[in-house]
Amino acid sequence: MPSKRLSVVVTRRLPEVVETRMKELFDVELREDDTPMSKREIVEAMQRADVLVPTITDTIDGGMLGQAGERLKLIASYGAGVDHIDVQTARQRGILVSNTPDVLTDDTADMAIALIIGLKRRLVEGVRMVQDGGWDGWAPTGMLGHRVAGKRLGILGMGRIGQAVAKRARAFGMQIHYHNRRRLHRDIEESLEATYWESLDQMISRVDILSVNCPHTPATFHLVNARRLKLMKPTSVIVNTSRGEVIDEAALTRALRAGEIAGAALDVYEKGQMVNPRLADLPNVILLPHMGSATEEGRIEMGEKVIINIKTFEDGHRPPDQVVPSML
Ligand SMILES: NC(=O)c1ccc[n+]([C@@H]2O[C@H](COP(=O)([O-])OP(=O)(O)OC[C@H]3O[C@@H](n4cnc5c(N)ncnc54)[C@H](O)[C@@H]3O)[C@@H](O)[C@H]2O)c1
Ligand SMILES: O=C(O)[C@H](O)CO
Repeated sequence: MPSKRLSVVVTRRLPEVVETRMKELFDVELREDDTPMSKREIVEAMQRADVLVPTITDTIDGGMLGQAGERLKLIASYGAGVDHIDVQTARQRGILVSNTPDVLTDDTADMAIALIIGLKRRLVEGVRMVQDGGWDGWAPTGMLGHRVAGKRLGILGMGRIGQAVAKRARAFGMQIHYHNRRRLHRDIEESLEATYWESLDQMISRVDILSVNCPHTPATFHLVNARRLKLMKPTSVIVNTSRGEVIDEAALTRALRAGEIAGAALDVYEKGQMVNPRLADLPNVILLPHMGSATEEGRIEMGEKVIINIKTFEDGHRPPDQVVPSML
């Protein structure tokens, strides 16, 4: 008699090849349209499934986990960040949580570099000028930006993506500085020629570009706040491809409008897709719709990771990308 297959509920549409493979392997319930599930729908899914596959926009708080069914054993999230899940409560209730790191590292780091160069070389301003018919032709002093080579890049959160940003930035001639919860192993530090700053205040006041690459946790919430923004050089810029909550967005908006810093490029925002209109109308700002990991290859590989996590769990082992509270 064939063994009973795991029942899996997926909250959003995933790449077709991933959904097809899931249908072959599991007793899977796929979403028909691509609207996010309501809180109630997610709770109901957690009452009938062995495994829930949410994405990074599905909040799963302690109250919702308290209503999960006895059979829910794994939340195999599609995405690297896990700040939408109350991992501590899940653990207390014996529910494992996994994510999909590594496969989106290169894509997200590429986007951070694109944003750094885009800001320093005024790429989006230039595109807008041509599109709006405002370009009068080449001029010796027209559209001057700043060279990235030789600039000091400060990386806040030197994990997978932070290190991938550092490697790329080295190739563009930037000098690497970083602040991280833990200092890197000396070999890695040397290979990146990276300078470690135990004090974020000290690093932030010296760099020309700040790249935010740490996760959103209670400890990183508003790590870049009004006080720290005032420490930054007026010529410096900020790029955020991690989570909006790491930066106090209202303070950033004020700092940009007051000329305390020279620019910002954001892929992520404090309130999801609710982009502050006072940010959106600034010329020295690039705003993207959370697309750091948005490549066809990456999104398929993220799905493959979800499948591996579920399959490994089904085979009686811990999912390779299990997230535990001590990692956060
Ligand atoms: N924009 C996107 O599309 C996109 C794509 C992938 C990941 N992300 C975000 O990027 C984050 C980082 O991803 P990763 O794969 O590099 O994670 P990672 O765990 O490999 O690296 C995170 C680093 O941040 C450090 N850190 C944690 N708390 C800190 C603190 N309080 N102060 C200083 N450093 C701290 C950790 O020590 C670690 O080195 C994810 O959590 C996710 O939120 C965004
Ligand atoms: O955390 C993540 O995975 C990104 O924000 C989206 O891929």
